Amino acid sequence: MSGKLINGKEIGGKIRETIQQEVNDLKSEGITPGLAVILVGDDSASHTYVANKQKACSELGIYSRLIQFEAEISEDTLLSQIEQLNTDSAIDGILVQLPLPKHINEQKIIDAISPYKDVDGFHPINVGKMLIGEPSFQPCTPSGIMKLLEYSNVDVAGKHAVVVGRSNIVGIPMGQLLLKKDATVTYCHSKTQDLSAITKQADILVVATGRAKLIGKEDVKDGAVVIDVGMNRDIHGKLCGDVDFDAVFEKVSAITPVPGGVGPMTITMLLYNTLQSAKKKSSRQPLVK
Ligand SMILES: NC(=O)C1=CN([C@@H]2O[C@H](COP(=O)(O)OP(=O)(O)OC[C@H]3O[C@@H](n4cnc5c(N)ncnc54)[C@H](OP(=O)(O)O)[C@@H]3O)[C@@H](O)[C@H]2O)C=CC1
Ligand SMILES: Nc1nc(=O)c2c([nH]1)NC[C@@H]1CN(c3ccc(C(=O)N[C@@H](CCC(=O)O)C(=O)O)cc3)C=[N+]21
Ligand SMILES: [Mg+2]
Repeated sequence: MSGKLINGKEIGGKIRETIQQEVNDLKSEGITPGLAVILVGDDSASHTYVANKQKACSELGIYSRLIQFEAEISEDTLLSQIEQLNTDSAIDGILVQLPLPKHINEQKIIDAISPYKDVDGFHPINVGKMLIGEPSFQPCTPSGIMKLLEYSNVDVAGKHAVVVGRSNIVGIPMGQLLLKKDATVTYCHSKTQDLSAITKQADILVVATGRAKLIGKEDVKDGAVVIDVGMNRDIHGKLCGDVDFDAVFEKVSAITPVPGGVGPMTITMLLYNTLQSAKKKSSRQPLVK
């Protein structure tokens, strides 16, 4: 490992170079990978993330189409838009930026996305395939974290991995990917009693709660590897994670910063999944890695 800081921008950049090469190869065969991003409403964080995704696509020559709707859009309109994209041959990946407004049933929307174009890996078919170890689109944040661990030479097998958070998009699949790599996995969540007693046992600690500085120095073991998924704004409007970075830095063996840690990897894996989908354009078979 080169230093304590796990640099997601740098590792993501290396992976993007190999994706770039493959995009170029595909394009010389006349195939341009395409991503459609649906953005509903005017949440400013969502706009930032979506802008980052668009920029990353354009840097690699991946076609991207941003489809924006007002927050008041009906579920039916959204569903018919997705139907259109499912059969649009210019589009290999469909991403509906979450969260959606309260009047829209998120699961119903996710279920409507073709599993062959579900580059987020959120469709029940892909979730199920991931759980039983069949090829599928893997969710970008957890698979990006697995890449961070791999590139940082962190051995996962046999280690105690503690995942704080159990959302469908981060916590749950994170634990499953770690389990597949032979970690011993513990999930924690808001009902966990004595969180600190458990996080202190972690060799690898992944925190995805959306609670700024939830994890402090007293909550981590000496030499632990800490992955901070949180994206929060502090009182000054500055981005910060779920981990008190400055407080734990001395104690850990490796840690991701916010920004520049997990976030860029999420986008890298989205590009990766879109490329994989484009490669299968003719047959539209779901696949993985
Ligand atoms: N960098 C990136 O690429 C990404 C970053 N994020 C960020 O990661 C964070 C988590 O996202 P997401 O999973 O979607 O969030 P959710 O709000 O869907 O889930 C949060 C999880 O954290 C748990 N939790 C909340 N408070 C506590 C607490 N005090 N102690 C222990 N567990 C707690 C909740 O428990 P319970 O289930 O009991 O409610 C829940 O399981 C957010 O800051 C989000 O912005 C998300 C996706 C990608
Ligand atoms: N369908 C769907 N798929 C998602 O993948 C998805 C989503 N909905 N909803 C919201 C979360 C959050 N998410 C992030 C992506 C990139 C950064 C990112 O680029 N972060 C930069 C900084 C960003 C900034 O400057 O604000 C970094 O950490 O360095 C962060 C968060 C994807 N999500
Ligand atoms: Mg504390």
